[in-house]
Amino acid sequence: MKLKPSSWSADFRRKKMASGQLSRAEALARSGCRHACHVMLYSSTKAQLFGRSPIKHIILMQMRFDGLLGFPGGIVDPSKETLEAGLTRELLEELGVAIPISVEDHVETYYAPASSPSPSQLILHFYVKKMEEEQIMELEKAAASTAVDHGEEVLGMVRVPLYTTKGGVGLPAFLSHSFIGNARSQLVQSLLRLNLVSSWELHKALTHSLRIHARSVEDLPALLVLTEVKRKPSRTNT
Ligand SMILES: O=c1[nH]cnc2c1ncn2[C@H]1C[C@H](O)[C@@H](COP(=O)(O)OP(=O)(O)O)O1
Repeated sequence: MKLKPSSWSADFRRKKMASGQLSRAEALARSGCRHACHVMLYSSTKAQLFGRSPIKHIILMQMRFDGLLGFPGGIVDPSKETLEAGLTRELLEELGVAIPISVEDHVETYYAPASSPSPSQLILHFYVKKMEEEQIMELEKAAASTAVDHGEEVLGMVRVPLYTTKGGVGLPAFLSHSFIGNARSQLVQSLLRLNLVSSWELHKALTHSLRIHARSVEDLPALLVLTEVKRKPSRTNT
């Protein structure tokens, strides 16, 4: 069936809604929602791993207080500040530098997955900003020295390895970790959109990350047994 132009846009809107995606303006018009803004800061680099393998790009993520990987950012109240001003404020807290973020850096807005434990719907806004390598290095220093959230909400900044080593780790191992919300999908989609890693390499890395993940949890049942044994004597002591 051929759709009329008016029904194309209706069809496009329906598909976007089904994927949980909405425009920045649509999101701001929704009442009773909470908003969170996060940003992928990145730069290109000429640095080489072990002096021979090009690293190509530096992408910053963080190890959060909850042990999950995510992008810097946080909750913003649009009735008090713009989304971008709120994101800049969050960056000052987490990275120690108020990096200016503009509407042009906005990439996508989604409804958070329904499983998020919250009474009000959370809307996630994602931004991407390219910087100079020197600026990224300054940020890493500030994040570990002057940022107020360091050691508490943020345990540390991490760089994303975009290469796969001969042993099959690097990006595949990074992708096998646990991420907050849809941060892993934000990362993978940004790598594709910005052409930082080819779709072929990403496909291989994701396939391998599934195997790494399965292997990395193999020791958990044995560790569980170990802690059960350790727990028993203290129970009998009380
Ligand atoms: O990197 C992220 N990508 C997508 N969603 C994210 C990311 N980090 C957090 N979130 C979601 C899940 C969180 O509950 C909310 C709030 O983010 P957070 O950074 O924890 O906000 P505050 O520091 O508490 O302001 O967004």
